[in-house]
Parts: sequence; C-alpha cells; structure tokens
Amino acid sequence: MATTASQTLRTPSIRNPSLSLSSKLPLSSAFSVSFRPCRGRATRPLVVVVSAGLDAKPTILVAEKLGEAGLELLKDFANVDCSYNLSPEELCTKISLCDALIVRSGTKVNREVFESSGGRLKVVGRAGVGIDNVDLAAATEHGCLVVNAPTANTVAAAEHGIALLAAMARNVAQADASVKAGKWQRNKYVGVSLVGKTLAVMGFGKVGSEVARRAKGLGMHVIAHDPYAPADRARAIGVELVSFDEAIATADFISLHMPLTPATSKILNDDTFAKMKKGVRIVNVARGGVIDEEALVRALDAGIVAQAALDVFTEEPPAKDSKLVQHEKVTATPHLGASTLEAQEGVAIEIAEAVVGALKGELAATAVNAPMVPAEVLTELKPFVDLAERLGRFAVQLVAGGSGMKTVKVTYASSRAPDDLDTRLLRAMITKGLIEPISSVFVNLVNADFTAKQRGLRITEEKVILDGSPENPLEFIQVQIANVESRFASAISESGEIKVEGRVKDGVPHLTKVGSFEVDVSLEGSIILCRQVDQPGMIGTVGSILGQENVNVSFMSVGRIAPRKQAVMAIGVDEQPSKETLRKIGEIPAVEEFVFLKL
Ligand SMILES: NC(=O)c1ccc[n+]([C@@H]2O[C@H](COP(=O)([O-])OP(=O)(O)OC[C@H]3O[C@@H](n4cnc5c(N)ncnc54)[C@H](O)[C@@H]3O)[C@@H](O)[C@H]2O)c1
Ligand SMILES: O=C(O)[C@H](O)COP(=O)(O)O
Repeated sequence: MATTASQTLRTPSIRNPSLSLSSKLPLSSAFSVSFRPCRGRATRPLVVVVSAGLDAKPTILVAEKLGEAGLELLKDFANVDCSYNLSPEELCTKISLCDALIVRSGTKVNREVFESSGGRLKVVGRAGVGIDNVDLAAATEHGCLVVNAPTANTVAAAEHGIALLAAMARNVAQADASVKAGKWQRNKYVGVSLVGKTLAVMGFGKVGSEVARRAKGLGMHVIAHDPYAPADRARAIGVELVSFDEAIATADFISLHMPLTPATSKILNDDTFAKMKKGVRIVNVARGGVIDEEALVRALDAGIVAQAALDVFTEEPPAKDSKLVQHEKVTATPHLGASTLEAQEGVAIEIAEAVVGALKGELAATAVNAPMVPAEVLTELKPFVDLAERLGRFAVQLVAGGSGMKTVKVTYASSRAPDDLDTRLLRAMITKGLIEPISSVFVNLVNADFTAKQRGLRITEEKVILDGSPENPLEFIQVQIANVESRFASAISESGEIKVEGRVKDGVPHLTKVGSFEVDVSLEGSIILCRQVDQPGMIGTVGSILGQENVNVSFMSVGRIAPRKQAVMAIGVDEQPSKETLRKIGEIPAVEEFVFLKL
C-alpha cells in the first residue's frame, strides 16, 4: 500500500545550521554523472566548477585586503589578482576576467557587477558576516554562489562592542582628545557606571550573545530582543528575551546586533527614540542603516539619548561634516569591529577555503544563496541526480509547441519516510532539465528555483512511500506536466498530463513509463518513441530501416496495453537518424505516431 506526502515548491532554506563550519559538500562527484556529453548543446555543471583547460587556473579577484594565510590558500589553487580600491567602473571592467571575487564590507557588489561578468563570475566570497553589500537577488539570478565567513570575527565584534560601551560610559575618546589638546578637564568627563545598569541587546545572534555574556561579567542586567532567537539559549546565559518595546523602554544602554534588512532598516527612529528612557546610551557595531541617523542627532540634541558609540554608518566613510560624527556626545570608530589581527587571519582562511571549495565544485557550509545538501546525501543521490535531469529534459520535449508549461508535478517513490529524503538537489536537476532545452538560461543549484518562479513554472512535489527496504533512497521519479498538449499523444496519461517515469538500473538512468505505457530504455543519446498496433514484425521493420541508414540501436523495448492492441516502442539510437529515415518509420502502415527526442 502506498501512502503519499505532498509539498509545494518553496524557496529552500538558505542555510543548514546543523552543518558544522568545516563541513564541505563535495558536489564534484555529482558532476560526473550529471554532465555526460549531451548532443546538441553544451552542458554546464549544476553548481560552480571551473571549466578550464588542463593548465588553466581560475582567476580570483581580491578587491579588499585579506589576511596572508587566506591569500596563500588562494594562490595554491588560482591566479590571484589583489586589486584594492577599485572604482565601480574598474570593478565592472575587471570582473569579466574573473571566476571569483572576494570582498569585505567596502565593495558594493551590485547587479551591474554580475551583469558585467558575462557569466564568468561563479563565486562571490564575503570575508566577513554582513552580506548587505552584495546584491543576493542578482547573484542568484546569475547563478553565482555567494559565500561568507560568518564566525571568525564574532568575538572581535563583541569585544569592540564592549570596548565602545565602556569607552562611551567613561568618555575615553573625548577625554583623550582633550588631554592631547593640553587640557585637564576632570569635572567635565565624569562618566557613568555600568554595574547594575540594564543593557538591551537588540539581536541575540552570534555577536549579540557574546556581548551579553561579557556584559553579564561586568555586572550588568542584560535583556535581549530577538524575534527569532530561542528563549532557552538566552536563559542559559541568564538573559531574558523581551519585546522590542519593553527592551527600548527599560534599557539604560542599548547595543545593536541585528542584520540590516528591510525590516530592521531605521528601526531606531524618531518614534522609537521617543519611547526610550531619557538619558539612554546607544552602541552600534551592527550596521549604520539600522538607525535613522538624522533622528539620532535630534534625540542627542534633545537629551533623550545621552551618548552614542558608533562603529558603523549608513554611508561609509561618512561625510566629513556629518553632524552625527562631529557631535560631542558621539564616539566614532571607522568600522573596526572585525579588525583584529586574529579575526582577520581567521576570516581570510574561512573565506579562502569556502571560495576554493566552491570553485572545485564543492559547496561550502557557508553558502548564503544555495540550499545545503550534506555530503553523504549527495553521494547517495548521485545516480538519481542524472535521472532527474534527463527525465526533465525528456518530458519537456514531449510538450507540443505553443502549449505553454505552467505546472509540473514531481513524484518521488521511496521506501523511506518523507523526512529522510532530501529532494532539493533532484528538484533543481529536474528544473534544469525542463528549462534548459527551451531557453537560453543555464540553470544550476543556485538559480533553479528562481528561474522556475521567474518563468511562472510551478513545481509541486509529492513523496510516495512504498513498502520495502529503505536502503535504496528512491525507487522511481515521475514527472507530470499538466494542461499541455503533447507532440506524442500517447505520453498523455489517463488523467490528462504528460507523464514520464524513470528508475536507476545498475547505476544507469532508465525511462520506464511514458503515459500509460511501460517501456524500458536507457535515458541517453537519442530516443525514438513510436506508437503502433501490436503485430508481428514491427521491431524488425523499424530496426531494418534504421540499419539501412547505419543508425545503431542501443536499446529497444515495447510496452503494450494488450496483445494486438496499441503498443509504444522506445528505441534508443546512437546516431541521429536523417529526416528521410524518420519519414520511412512514420510511413510504416501500423505506426500511428512517432517522435524523435534528443537528450
Ligand atoms: N562592526 C563590525 O565590524 C561587525 C563585525 C561582525 C558583525 N557585524 C554585524 O553585526 C550584526 C550581527 O552579526 P552576527 O554575526 O551576530 O549575525 P547573526 O545572524 O548571528 O545574528 C543576528 C541576529 O539578529 C536577529 N534579528 C533579525 N532580525 C531582527 C530584528 N528585527 N530584531 C532583533 N533581532 C533581529 C537574528 O534573529 C539573529 O539572531 C550584523 O549586522 C553584522 O553584519 C559587524
Ligand atoms: O559584517 C561584518 O563581518 C563586519 O561588518 C566586518 O566588515 P569588514 O570585513 O568590512 O571589516
């Protein structure tokens, strides 16, 4: 008895937090099955791989200063071009010669950069956490993988947050400037104490939680606001998670640690400053854009905010005459949060490994815009990855011109529980197979879902659970295209969709069903599908026509409804038959329809 579990295509979760940092996802093995030569068009890898000649190395552009250890790793594998302080125009010019680009927060990797790359740019490595300077949508649309280095600078950023907190409370920067100017103003620079004060940590992620831990050590009462953080993680270090309003209304100090997103942009503004305790002090080592900087100047002038310590600014570097930077109650640093020797060495190694891995065809655990598929899952799914693409490629060629293709249903039949079958890679491959033969777009794991959505193609997935041993991850994959006409009417199933089904046999993908007809033909090279009235001599007749033209038959199978009724013959051929040969097959009296398809 089969049971089913359905799901509709959703954007895959971008990161798998369960993967350890050092996890590598070797996709290179998947390539060998996925990209056997297909006739008629060039093939591209599912993920990124450098398609260079034997001695041609990929080129990596390092556009901002990177630690030496990371550069060494890069140089072992690629030609490394370290060109710092490029203008946007210079970057766009250079990028067409580069396979990968590594940046920190100072380089805008916008849509123009991806467009200028002419398809060569395969990986963008962000040597740090924040990816707000990279246009992720444009990267995904161009099939470019974005990786970051999310952990190596966490402690450095937290330490800088604590440094700013203490320096602000004790007027260290202002007093230092005053002493250096020859003054001795002990009364002017009386500070405030931290112990016993309430600190609201806004964003309880990697940096926020490290700041909280350190602030507890300073004797502060720490609360946190983070809509997505688990309360038990906060409780474990003695921090209470509270609402946004409660956090800002009760805090003596507010420390910002959330990413810059549309939801957090200018989250501190005139309205929210008005709800704060008078005399609150604010630290920002996250991103300048989370504060409305003009509103902060007003709040400082009005005495609502007593002081601010800022490492980050909406525009970096800020204008020389910026009222905020020049404000006497503001302590400013030039985005130094990640800038310790230790953090920069760590970040450089982390990003170099991720970029080199991606260029080799692996997916690093820090991919930002691609689904993560663990290595063991990839190894197991390897033969099915090829089947998936070929079934998609086969199915789409059965669609009659002008029918459009809006809805595709994919069924995976397996003896495994639905949760034990990760189908994201298979779905990407089916999408690749469905789209590439009918468009100029190259589809890979990064852009498959985006490309399907952009073309208005809705792909739903269903898992059919079979009785049997769960050793084999999949029994068969079925692809159904709804609401279309077919070039081969027999491919339409009883329920009205184009239906094809395939299995892996001895490691080779096989077509096992077309419409309602059982067939068995290896899914490679070219295939002739032929519907005829089942009668003696048909196989011989078709075979001899092909033989006369020196077309070699690799496989042949016949599926029929009943003896002497209709049958579908599937013939695998090594060479492309001439039009004349195909015409002769079509003229065999018992042949009702036929189609020639190239994989
Ligand atoms: N100044 C620097 O040099 C420096 C260094 C490292 C990190 N950063 C920045 O610090 C920030 C945090 O980095 P991280 O590594 O801790 O990232 P993270 O992803 O580990 O943590 C961010 C946290 O913010 C939370 N969050 C998201 N939306 C929120 C909202 N609306 N309100 C409250 N919390 C919200 C998330 O749930 C997450 O827990 C990022 O903006 C990063 O770019 C700056
Ligand atoms: O997001 C980050 O990692 C920090 O803001 C550090 O940025 P940087 O690499 O430009 O110092």
